[in-house]
Amino acid sequence: MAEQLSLAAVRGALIREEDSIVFALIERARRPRNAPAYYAPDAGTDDGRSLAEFFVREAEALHAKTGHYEKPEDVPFFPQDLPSPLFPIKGYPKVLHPFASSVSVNDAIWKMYFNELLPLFTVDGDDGYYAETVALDFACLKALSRRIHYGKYVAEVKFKDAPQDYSPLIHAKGTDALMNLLTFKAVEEKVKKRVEKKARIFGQNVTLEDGVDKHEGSADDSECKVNPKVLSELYDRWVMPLTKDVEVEYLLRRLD
Ligand SMILES: O=C(O)C(=O)C[C@]1(C(=O)O)C=C[C@@H](O)C=C1
Repeated sequence: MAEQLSLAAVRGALIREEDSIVFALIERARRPRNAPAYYAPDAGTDDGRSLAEFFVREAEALHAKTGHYEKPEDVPFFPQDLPSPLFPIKGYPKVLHPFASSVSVNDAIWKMYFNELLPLFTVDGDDGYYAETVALDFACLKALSRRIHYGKYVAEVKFKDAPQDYSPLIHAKGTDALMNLLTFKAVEEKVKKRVEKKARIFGQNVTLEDGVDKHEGSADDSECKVNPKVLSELYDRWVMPLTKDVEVEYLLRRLD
């Protein structure tokens, strides 16, 4: 993201992220809930962290060494003490306010994912594949976080397109007024319909048997790998509201 910053381009990037989120959820849904991966163990890691937390911390440290988390949309869940990149990294055009890098709603994403979302799209059960499970969780968390933190770019474009509308609200710290100004209900309805449709298309079983194939998008919801309604609910209740929180948080500091 960055070069040609326009609302259409940023919305295009958000649409592409939907694919990553739908696929990540479909992959995680292959495994049952596997609750022991989320308990703080009595033994094991010495600081009482669950396997899931341990995995994300270690994975983020590795990713940081390879140069990840340099861009404002890539936000670590555990930013404390992340190692520096070990290889040369290419700079990227800085189109956002420098404050952008410190805007993070990852704590809310973490709680939402483990407490609310997981039970909606995984079946109860324990197959013992904990290591695979937490790697799949990490993929889901990363895709959700990146999509939501793209809100920084959305906010920048909206500000640049209408500074005369945004500036007085920013000066007045009008959080609710900013939220109203940046909200487009009609766009949100389309987003929800599209992610539901993607879950229906990406999550159907594809066969080559005559007469068995359904036209794309027409699979029954019960046959889909993730219930398509879960995707529209995820976006309605969490992804879009958190994206808007990112937008507001960014805008409040835009004129500093
Ligand atoms: O497309 C926008 O204008 C956005 O701000 C993004 C988004 C979203 O999260 O998808 C959030 C708020 C708007 O009401 C519509 C959509």
